[in-house]
Amino acid sequence: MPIDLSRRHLLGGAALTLGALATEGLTAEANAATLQGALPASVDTVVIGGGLSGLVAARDVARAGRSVLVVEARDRVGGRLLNHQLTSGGTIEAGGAFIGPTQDHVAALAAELGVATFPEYVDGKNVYVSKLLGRQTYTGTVPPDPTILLDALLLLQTLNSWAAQLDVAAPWAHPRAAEWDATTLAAYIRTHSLNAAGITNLIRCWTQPGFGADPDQLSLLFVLHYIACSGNETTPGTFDRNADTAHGAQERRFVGGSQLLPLRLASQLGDHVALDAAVSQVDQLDSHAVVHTARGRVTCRRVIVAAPPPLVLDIVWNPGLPTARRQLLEQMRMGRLMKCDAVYPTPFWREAGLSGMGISDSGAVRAAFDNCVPSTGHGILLAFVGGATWAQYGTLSVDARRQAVLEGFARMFGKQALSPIDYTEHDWTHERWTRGAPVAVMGLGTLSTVGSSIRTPHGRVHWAGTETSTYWTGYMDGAVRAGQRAAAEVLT
Ligand SMILES: Cc1cc2nc3c(=O)[nH]c(=O)nc-3n(C[C@H](O)[C@H](O)[C@H](O)COP(=O)(O)OP(=O)(O)OC[C@H]3O[C@@H](n4cnc5c(N)ncnc54)[C@H](O)[C@@H]3O)c2cc1C
Repeated sequence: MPIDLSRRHLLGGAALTLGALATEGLTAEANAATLQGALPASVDTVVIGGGLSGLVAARDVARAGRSVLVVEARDRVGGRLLNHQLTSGGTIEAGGAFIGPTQDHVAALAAELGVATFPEYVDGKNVYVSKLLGRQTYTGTVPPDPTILLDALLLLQTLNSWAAQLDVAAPWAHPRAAEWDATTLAAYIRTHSLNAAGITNLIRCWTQPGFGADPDQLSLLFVLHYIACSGNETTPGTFDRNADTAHGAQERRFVGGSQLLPLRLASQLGDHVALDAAVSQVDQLDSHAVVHTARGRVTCRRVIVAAPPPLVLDIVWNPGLPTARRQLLEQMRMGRLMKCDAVYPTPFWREAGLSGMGISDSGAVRAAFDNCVPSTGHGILLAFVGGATWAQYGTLSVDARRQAVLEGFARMFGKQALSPIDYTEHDWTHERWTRGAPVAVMGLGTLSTVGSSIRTPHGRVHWAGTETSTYWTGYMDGAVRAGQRAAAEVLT
């Protein structure tokens, strides 16, 4: 039977009255609204995964008058979006947080759901810490390090000009796709730079937070595609838009935290979301599919998969996934990333004329951001600890890592950074249903050989999730776009 989830119903009172509640209240309310009893025997579409992408897909299917059920493995929605309530007050994000220009799809969703944004603090100078040159302040994208400046400018120019040649929907079709996919970003830098070690180390400040990986783990073609995706249909992607704060992907944040988006979507979908319903098997038969979950089986006409790529391989597929699809998933690995936040009585760096943005060529804090929230006067510094830096510091005891992170902040912003009033961290490699962050990355020879299967339906099964998006793949915007595209496939 079709479910009554008209646009009017979806935009009804629940979302509006929930607006003023904090995340914890909203989470409890969203969870309480989800399906509590037995799963329905059959629906039109089952969506596997209640992250942003799956929830958007489900909403679009429901709006078209089709019955839908989101089956989510965790006891919460949001996947890689997770708000964290600081004991010192205020809400920060343990997962995805920033939004920027050309991310129109997530921006439109946020506006519709009544989730406002605020600009990331950018006044003042950024800080660059180098073992050779010590501490310097700067503005712009590239730090003023004469040992890498020329290499950096040439590299960024090359990456931008090659990325501009790619079709974001078919990067494998470029005449040089195989060549670019046969080399890593690190190998390219090694043979095209004066100070290869210096520039490789510097660009880690971008790859470790952005991919949870290092230049030697990333295919050049994959990186070029990621840059090409950092735009929209009318504005080509560029490195700067991906990496920058002002005018870039880190330009704004959500008031109340990004998890408000999935929580409000889940509140609207109500009992069309089932939590604690990990999917273990999908059978496709002539006339229908059967999805096996931890809460029982559901028969459906179509399935949308919105789980992170490596998690899809944990599901038993009858019939099995096509070879290209399986190989693609086997070669897509989640990055290694954690976020560490330290809270101070005030944002003391601002008084010193600093933006709170910093990069370093060593230590636990390779990239730092001002992570203050408007609702408190506290200062909050955020460190991304990813890739090889995660391997070094993510495996230490919490106390040892906390000390290393605070020392990293202190090298950038001064000794006051050593005395926070609160400290918190979240390691995504420990998350059973994500297994790493922020995105699944591709190494050598994947995108050019099996990449073209990324959106190809498998019978009744359609693919969503941010990794399947053509623009802003790996980001919230990509998750929304992919959910919308998969829903449109099912509906047609
Ligand atoms: C630390 C970090 C920082 C980030 N920073 C940013 C940022 O600043 N800006 C930005 O735009 N993006 C950022 N991202 C990326 C962004 O969060 C993701 O692109 C987006 O949230 C992905 O949404 P999704 O729905 O595609 O996948 P997910 O959020 O991963 O959702 C997938 C869902 O599937 C569920 N699932 C998995 N397996 C099964 C199964 N077998 N059965 C049922 N359910 C299953 C999972 O539990 C999960 O809820 C960041 C991510 C992290 C982790």
